[in-house]
Amino acid sequence: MSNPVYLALDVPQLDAAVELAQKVKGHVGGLKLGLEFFCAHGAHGVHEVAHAAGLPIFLDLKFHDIPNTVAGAMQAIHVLEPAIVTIHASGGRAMMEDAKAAAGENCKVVGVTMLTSMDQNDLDKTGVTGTPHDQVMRLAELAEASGLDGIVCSGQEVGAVHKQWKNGFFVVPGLRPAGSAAGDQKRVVTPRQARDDGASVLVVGRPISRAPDPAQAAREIEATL
Ligand SMILES: O=c1ccn([C@@H]2O[C@H](COP(=O)(O)O)[C@@H](O)[C@H]2O)c(=O)[nH]1
Repeated sequence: MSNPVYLALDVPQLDAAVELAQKVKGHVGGLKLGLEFFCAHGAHGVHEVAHAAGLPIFLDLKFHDIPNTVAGAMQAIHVLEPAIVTIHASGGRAMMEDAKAAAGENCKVVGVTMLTSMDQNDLDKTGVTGTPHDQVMRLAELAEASGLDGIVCSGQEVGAVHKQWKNGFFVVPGLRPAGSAAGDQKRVVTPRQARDDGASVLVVGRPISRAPDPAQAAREIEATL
């Protein structure tokens, strides 16, 4: 089985990102490039990292706009050949359908449900009713009906979603090895728990990128799986 861990390369400098990608090569299954990286380095930066590491690239750009705009953005990133791209499931059915239709042939499109940095209190303040579990299940159902490949959710919900959507592709961030600092993440589980509950991709950032020896930290996480 291939390594399900994707390292989130949330570092501001391109040379630091390339160096980190090369360090963890062979110890993670892919690399996730998000808003911080893409806003700083754009398509050029994605090419540099992809070339340096030779690993699948997950573009976590979390598109959220009207259907026509999101479809155009999806087309614009074909050239980067991402393995996975995120959009916000709360953008609605038409947006998700058009995004999937515009995505590259080998690109999985997954819908972000409820950010792992939010808890019940944060959800209440957005005016959405119900629990985080309710919100994730609601948006997972909509994402599946819209033809997406899967969703992004926390490890606290992935088991329930997996029961409803058997062949879905589930990306789980907010992962912390036992004893590591949660930081801004609020719905946290261990990589092992998320994997056991049905996660397809385990997104890990700071526990690897900020470790004194990132390759060792990645190996230690893989050993727990
Ligand atoms: O709900 C979400 C969606 C995306 N993320 C992203 O995952 C990583 C997590 O990084 P850590 O350092 O391991 O906390 C980061 O790039 C987020 O943008 C998420 O955390 N939660």
